[in-house]
Amino acid sequence: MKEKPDNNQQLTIQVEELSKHFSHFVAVDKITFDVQKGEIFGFLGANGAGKTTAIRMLCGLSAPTSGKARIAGFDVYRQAEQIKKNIGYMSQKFSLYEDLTVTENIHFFGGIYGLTDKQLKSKTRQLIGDLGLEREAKKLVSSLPLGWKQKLSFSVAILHDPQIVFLDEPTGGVDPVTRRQFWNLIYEAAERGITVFVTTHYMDEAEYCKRISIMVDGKIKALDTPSNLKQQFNVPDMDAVFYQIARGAQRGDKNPAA
Ligand SMILES: Nc1ncnc2c1ncn2[C@@H]1O[C@H](COP(=O)(O)OP(=O)(O)OP(=O)(O)O)[C@@H](O)[C@H]1O
Repeated sequence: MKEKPDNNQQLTIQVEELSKHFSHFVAVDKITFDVQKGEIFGFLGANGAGKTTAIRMLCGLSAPTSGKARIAGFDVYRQAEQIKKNIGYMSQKFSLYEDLTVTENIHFFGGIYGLTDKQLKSKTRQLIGDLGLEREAKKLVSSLPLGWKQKLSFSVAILHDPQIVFLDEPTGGVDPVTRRQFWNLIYEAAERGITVFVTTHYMDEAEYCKRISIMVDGKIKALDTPSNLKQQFNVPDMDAVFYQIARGAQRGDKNPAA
């Protein structure tokens, strides 16, 4: 029998006391949070805090040691395959093929996602038009500037209209203007109802999120809107909030935002 997602449609991510141990080392320590449909949720933390380990569990790539999580309504222990079909994923090392053209990349990933030829054709036309890549459509991805590769990579990650897209440091290495343009794409996706779960080391980007959590040494130490956090810590910006929370971190290097 096909497993059905649960009825709580508005919460696309539900996490309760989720943990991951590697032998005796507790990489993720009983994290609890929910994310609403269409919300942009920032998942921050110092180096080694446990963000990637947590994301791998949420994407159905790694079984938790304990706790509960439902992603797009599916259980992380029993329904990992359904989770993978209902999410998109983009990391800093985006998965585009450098030796294929822009169009070939879109066709390749669309094929993996199971789009029909008709869907592929219209999606390709729409995506290239939206990104203004008409003149680059037949060029190899290797010839594109980094910022364009990131935008293309994001668009490909949501080609199949997933319920949630996970972005693991998606804007590393690009200038603030290009990052701002990238965030316009994120806002558009969220407006279409896609939940955006994003990790970043850039504190200006933390301000763009509706809510953020800050993880330290495997635990979530703060979770709220950027403005509430600034008020709570009585500081002018997210840099200062992050520093206050992460300065006592035992893992990673001594500069928490590095
Ligand atoms: N497979 C593993 N075996 C043992 N320890 C691991 C494993 N994967 C991660 N860790 C440890 O778990 C901790 C959390 O790592 P993780 O990569 O999740 O952190 P992160 O917050 O994503 O950090 P960064 O921002 O540096 O990528 C680190 O101390 C790391 O060394």
